[in-house]
Amino acid sequence: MSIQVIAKNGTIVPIKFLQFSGGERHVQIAEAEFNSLNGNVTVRARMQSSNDVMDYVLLENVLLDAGCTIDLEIPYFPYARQDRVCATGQAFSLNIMTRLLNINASGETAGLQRSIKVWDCHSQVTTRLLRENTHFAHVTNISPAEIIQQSNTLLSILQEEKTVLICPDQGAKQRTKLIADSLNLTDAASRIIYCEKKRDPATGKILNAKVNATDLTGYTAVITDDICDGGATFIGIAQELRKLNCKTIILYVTHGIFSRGLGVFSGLIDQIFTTDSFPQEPSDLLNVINFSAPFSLDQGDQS
Ligand SMILES: O=P(O)(O)OC[C@H]1O[C@H](OP(=O)(O)OP(=O)(O)O)[C@H](O)[C@@H]1O
Repeated sequence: MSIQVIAKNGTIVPIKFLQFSGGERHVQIAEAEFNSLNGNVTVRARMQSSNDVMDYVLLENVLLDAGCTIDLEIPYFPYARQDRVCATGQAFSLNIMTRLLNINASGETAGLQRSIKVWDCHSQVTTRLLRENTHFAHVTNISPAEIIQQSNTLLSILQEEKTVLICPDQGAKQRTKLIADSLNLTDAASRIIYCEKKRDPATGKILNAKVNATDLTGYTAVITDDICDGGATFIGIAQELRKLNCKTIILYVTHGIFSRGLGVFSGLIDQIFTTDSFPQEPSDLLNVINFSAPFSLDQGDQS
């Protein structure tokens, strides 16, 4: 299920989501369950489609009607990548998405939206717009450093002497620095290698990827970023890292969309670490950090 509601007593509230033949979404909580709802509920919403977004706003309407206060967690925040109008004729999608999350907040219900938590959102525009456009009293972004702390395997790779951190593009600079600082290494700053990436905003195609290093013989390179979509960013960088003679190439992304599958990385990337913000198929290449615990049915760190 994409959306889970956890009641005050820790039980999962059964909810029916369905679609009418005209295409409309519909949410139903059984009367007895509805009547027993009170106090605070935690909602974890994995939003991977417009249906999920619609389901959430319908569900929120029901929960607020029951007088519940809401702590909402949206691991992958949809539309966060469209944090500006990238090219003429495109929408400011993130602005619209955050405003949609305020659609139920009027009068008394406005005070019932207690907190919203997202994981490693694409840029600070997400948290800024959530603060500006919604009534959620607390807005939190879980940092990738906090997530990485949950994987002992990745942590020990990152702390090895001959490991470098690869910052894939301008947008990832602050994120990479934060991860490096969290490792408590004396030479944190010198462990980061910066890349230059150019993407055509109209087509989304990567035009070039350049790694600012000359020789990485014997080194393990860990590329860190928020999202892997088709993987073009990381394929381009991994090809350059291979030319620089890297021993091992590892990719950490908080959100593994992997829209072109994992096969595209074969022979280029040795291991991938990601979270359970998207459902993942088991693969030898992949280590899933189950950051959703304790609410997910999967337990612990598989890496
Ligand atoms: O797997 P891929 O298809 O290569 O996509 C992944 C990249 O896309 C996102 O950045 P994006 O280029 O959208 O953002 P930016 O232009 O704001 O840096 C993300 O931060 C990754 O760097």
